[in-house]
Amino acid sequence: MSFLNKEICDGDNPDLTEERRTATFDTDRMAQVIYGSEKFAARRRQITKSISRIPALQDTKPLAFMTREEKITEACRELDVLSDHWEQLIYVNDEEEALHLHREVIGMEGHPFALHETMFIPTLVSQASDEQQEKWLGRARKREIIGCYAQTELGHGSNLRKLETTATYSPSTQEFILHTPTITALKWWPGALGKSSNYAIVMADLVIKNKSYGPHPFIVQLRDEKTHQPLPGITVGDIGPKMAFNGADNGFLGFDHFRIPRGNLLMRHNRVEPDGSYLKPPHAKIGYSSMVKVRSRMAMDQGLFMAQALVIAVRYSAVRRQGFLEDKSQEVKVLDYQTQQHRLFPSIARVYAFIFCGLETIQLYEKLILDVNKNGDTSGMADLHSLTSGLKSVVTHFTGQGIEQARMACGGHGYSMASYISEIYGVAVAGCTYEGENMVMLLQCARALVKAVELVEEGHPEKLSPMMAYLTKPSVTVDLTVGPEAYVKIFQLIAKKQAFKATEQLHKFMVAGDSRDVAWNKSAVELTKASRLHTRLYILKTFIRRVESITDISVKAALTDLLNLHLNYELLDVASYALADGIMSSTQMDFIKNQLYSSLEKIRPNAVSLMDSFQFSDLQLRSVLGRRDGHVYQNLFEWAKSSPLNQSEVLPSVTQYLKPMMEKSKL
Ligand SMILES: CC/C=C\C/C=C\C/C=C\C/C=C\C/C=C\C/C=C\C=C\C(=O)SCCNC(=O)CCNC(=O)[C@H](O)C(C)(C)COP(=O)(O)OP(=O)(O)OC[C@H]1O[C@@H](n2cnc3c(N)ncnc32)[C@H](O)[C@@H]1OP(=O)(O)O
Ligand SMILES: Cc1cc2nc3c(=O)[nH]c(=O)nc-3n(C[C@H](O)[C@H](O)[C@H](O)COP(=O)(O)OP(=O)(O)OC[C@H]3O[C@@H](n4cnc5c(N)ncnc54)[C@H](O)[C@@H]3O)c2cc1C
Repeated sequence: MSFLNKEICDGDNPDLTEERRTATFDTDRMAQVIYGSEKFAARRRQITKSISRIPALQDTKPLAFMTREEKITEACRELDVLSDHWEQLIYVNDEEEALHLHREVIGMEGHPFALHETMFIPTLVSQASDEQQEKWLGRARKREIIGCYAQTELGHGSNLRKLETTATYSPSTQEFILHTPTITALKWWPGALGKSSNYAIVMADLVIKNKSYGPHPFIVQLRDEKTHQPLPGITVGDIGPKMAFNGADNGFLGFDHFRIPRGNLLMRHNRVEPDGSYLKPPHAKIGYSSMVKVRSRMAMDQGLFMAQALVIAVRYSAVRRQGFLEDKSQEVKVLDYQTQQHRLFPSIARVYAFIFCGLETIQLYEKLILDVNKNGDTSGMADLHSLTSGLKSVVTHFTGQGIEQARMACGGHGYSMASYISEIYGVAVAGCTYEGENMVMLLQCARALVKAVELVEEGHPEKLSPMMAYLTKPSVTVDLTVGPEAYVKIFQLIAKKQAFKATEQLHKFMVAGDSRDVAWNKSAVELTKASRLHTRLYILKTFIRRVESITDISVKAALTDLLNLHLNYELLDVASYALADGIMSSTQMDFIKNQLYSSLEKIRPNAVSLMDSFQFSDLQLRSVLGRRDGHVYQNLFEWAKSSPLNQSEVLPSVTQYLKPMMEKSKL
């Protein structure tokens, strides 16, 4: 019997039904807040319903029992089925709907179009000229070609200025010659590069008349469109299994003096003329915009990863009974333990906080691209870069922590792949590395912070961007009982103090004779702390802004409880800074703790519905433990029975080795 078979259960687990009955708000209304609009929340449900009517998308073998090859083949089969139903399932070219469709049907372990949608097409949109878009964008959108984003090399990832792959211009033939001069110059890691893509955006050092102009994006055909064989001069393949993402063929790529036409340098913002003269872009880092796009999405995407783990852990905790409280006649739901609530609820609050932040940063990126493409206005780039650099680092770090706590909250069953939490963890923590290693990105955020502190110190506070304005706030005594704004004030003081301290340390080393780079490195830990506080302050403020804007009274009340938990938890988490600097007293600390514990109690009746509101289908969750029906034990038993090891009673390993060994021992 399939583990997805509904008939093994007669209705939902009564414990979960009871939880759903006690909720104080409507989950459809909450979904509107989570997904940013009534329209998109409704579309998601509609798409989920349409998917459930397509039999070829339902009866999948559990991913945990598949090899890598099977996972890749299965993802491609699903893509094929989807492409037959694409226009009936979603609005064509709607990026959010396409993402939802892929997340639900194919899941998170990767697929050939993941980078095509998230980086290849966006790079064409932001970097290709109108003429180039005419040539490639339509074909990419129709999926006539599959593309990826090939930037990282075996020996170079974080430091883009040292990429070794060269694109040398030949004026006589009007071609660029792509070359991989050493083994460390091999492209290494790009998703979907190894076996699936036939095109790539390749980031290579542009060289004209022996002068290097730094990394630039080129569109490069890698494989023959008919045979899918690599073109002569190209070496390409899969880099092997990874901690997770094993449905993706992350790849390597080398060029042997491989020639591409001049028109393959993406030329929306810069140009190489036939004679080799170079027209520079309006902003030096405009070629990095696809990374900024993905980073701007990461608060949302990571929030959704953590949400999946928490749906599983919270539902399971409402079904799992262990030990007793007052009533000794029945074991208690583990969700009633304060420790379990403390383990899970702050992460629920972070999920909501990250998602609200993500909704904002996605819009900020869209606005930036409009400004750049329509008006050539690059003035928003620096702020968005520093914001998204800090944000991607903070959200990925806390998402990893939250998912791991969710796993432990499920006890032994959390450790089974039936929970799927280990896979979610593996996928989510890749985000600490991709799109910029977290420490490297925190230090990018710190550059902006230090500059802002220097402006204040030089007497130019009026030049600060609104995000940095708190750096001018004077120290005040704060009464925490007045509400969220008081928490913001304390957080601002803590973040401001750390930004000034880190900058002071940097300056001190420089005054003592260190170069800025050396002084920077000696202050780096303090600088990253400043970046984290700055970013957490931003997240906190977005959460408050979003909750204030909600009109549905019951949804607002439930989210206010969550916001209060977040405020108290965050402040407690950074209390050591506040105590050290005398910003907070120990009496205030006790107040915060008590508020925190009382928030846990308030959230308890809504916990399951706060997670149900994400409206993940069982297909998307891929978790035996977290299914909506809550029939955990029956489902686990069915899943275990479907293990390949259980398809025969006596395994070859027994007949071949164990049995003869035992026989020998009898002699
Ligand atoms: C993708 C997933 C999304 C959605 C998923 C949805 C569903 C999931 C389902 C399936 C998913 C399946 C698969 C996806 C799987 C995996 C992940 C996918 C993709 C991953 C892709 C990648 O990782 S691509 C490679 C990313 N690489 C990096 O990020 C490299 C990091 N390094 C850099 O960015 C740069 O080297 C640097 C910024 C660190 C430094 O650059 P450099 O040129 O050296 O500049 P500096 O000298 O340090 O700074 C000079 C000034 O320039 C400013 N600056 C730098 N960058 C920018 C920028 N982008 N914009 C604006 N300004 C910038 C910098 O701040 C300095 O300014 P100053 O004023 O201080 O001088
Ligand atoms: C799942 C996954 C998917 C990926 N997909 C793609 C893709 O599609 N396309 C693509 O081009 N790439 C991709 N990558 C590569 C990814 O972008 C890089 O791995 C990432 O940018 C980090 O670079 P690195 O591996 O060189 O790390 P390194 O820079 O070597 O980092 C190693 C350590 O050095 C530290 N470090 C490095 N520089 C500094 C510094 N200046 N200051 C302080 N500390 C520093 C880091 O903090 C880290 O602790 C992917 C990676 C993964 C894991």
